[in-house]
Amino acid sequence: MSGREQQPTMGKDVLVLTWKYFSAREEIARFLEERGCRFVEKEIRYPVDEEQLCELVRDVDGLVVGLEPITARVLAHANRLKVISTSGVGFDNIDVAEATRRGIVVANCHGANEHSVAELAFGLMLALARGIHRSDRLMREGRWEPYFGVELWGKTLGVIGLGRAGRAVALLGRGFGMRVLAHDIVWDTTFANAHEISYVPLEKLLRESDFVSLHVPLTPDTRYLIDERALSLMKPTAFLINLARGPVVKQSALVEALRRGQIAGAGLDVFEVEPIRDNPFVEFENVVMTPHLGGSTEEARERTLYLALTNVCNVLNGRPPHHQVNTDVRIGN
Ligand SMILES: NC(=O)C1=CN([C@@H]2O[C@H](COP(=O)(O)OP(=O)(O)OC[C@H]3O[C@@H](n4cnc5c(N)ncnc54)[C@H](O)[C@@H]3O)[C@@H](O)[C@H]2O)C=CC1
Ligand SMILES: O=CC(=O)O
Repeated sequence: MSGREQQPTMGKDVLVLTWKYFSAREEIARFLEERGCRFVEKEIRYPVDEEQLCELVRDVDGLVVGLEPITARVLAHANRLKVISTSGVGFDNIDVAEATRRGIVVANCHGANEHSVAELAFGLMLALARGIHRSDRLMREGRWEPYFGVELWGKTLGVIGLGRAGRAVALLGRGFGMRVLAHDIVWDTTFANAHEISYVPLEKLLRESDFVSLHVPLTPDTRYLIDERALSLMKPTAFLINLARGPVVKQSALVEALRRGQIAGAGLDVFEVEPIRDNPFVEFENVVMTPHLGGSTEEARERTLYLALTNVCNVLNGRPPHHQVNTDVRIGN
């Protein structure tokens, strides 16, 4: 995005940081205008660091963010900010406590991308189970070599975090003929009973699952949920799938577990530091990686674009957003 016209500094100015919406700038401007808001054009250099964010958030009323770090320091520079919306579900990049202290509403796009996430989770599971990624690479080298994989049918799928994405994964698992175990801090027994899904303690899930799929938010409780001990409980034939957030898995412990053959492989969409540098997983044939693509489909992009802009416009017009994270902040102050 190139910096050009200077926008008026008063009024309901909305800055959209999310790179995935660049091609929709005209549509965004129209959507905002119809709701009494203005699309602010500022020069943005990616990846956006804290320093640049401190400048970018000045004199804006609404903000749509991707994974940019909205820290206490950034919020201290946000002299007019009333609402921040994520362009996805996770909001671990935002200092919600500080936003709340400052009376800034934080909203997200809950329910907009779980099917995209679930389908990619199965993409990674199937690639690992059948060696699709290896075979593709070998054939590009002119080699024709059989690979004996395993079926998903009849296997046990362990879903950690049976929220929107976790449920979508669980339902696909049932469709593949899998036994599904779940672990969550909140139980929805009506859903679980209706689909023959069993809630179990984390330890049992890790011991019994052939595929462990992570769908928890990143919180102090879930940081390093999968560490050396958790990995040691998994079967040597089991695969770990992470489409939640990188730090839910202790990366060094996973690398060590893969080196020792403690688990059969991993499907990773998210990493402790993104973009990943000096990627330690390239040495493993039994790891399939994608660059944080869980919610990256045309359909999810459309839904999140609409919901993120609705979140911001609603709050700036004194109405509740699609989904408010810090419900203790009153709207319309
Ligand atoms: N890879 C990607 O592109 C994407 C990643 N995500 C990540 O996936 C996470 C989950 O997304 P949704 O399912 O849509 O959110 P959700 O809020 O519907 O589900 C999260 C579930 O995790 C459970 N949970 C929270 N803390 C827990 C804990 N300590 N132990 C066990 N369960 C716990 C909650 O009770 C809830 O059922 C997001 O927070 C985000 O970080 C979401 C969308 C796309
Ligand atoms: O990572 C994406 C999200 O929606 O959260």
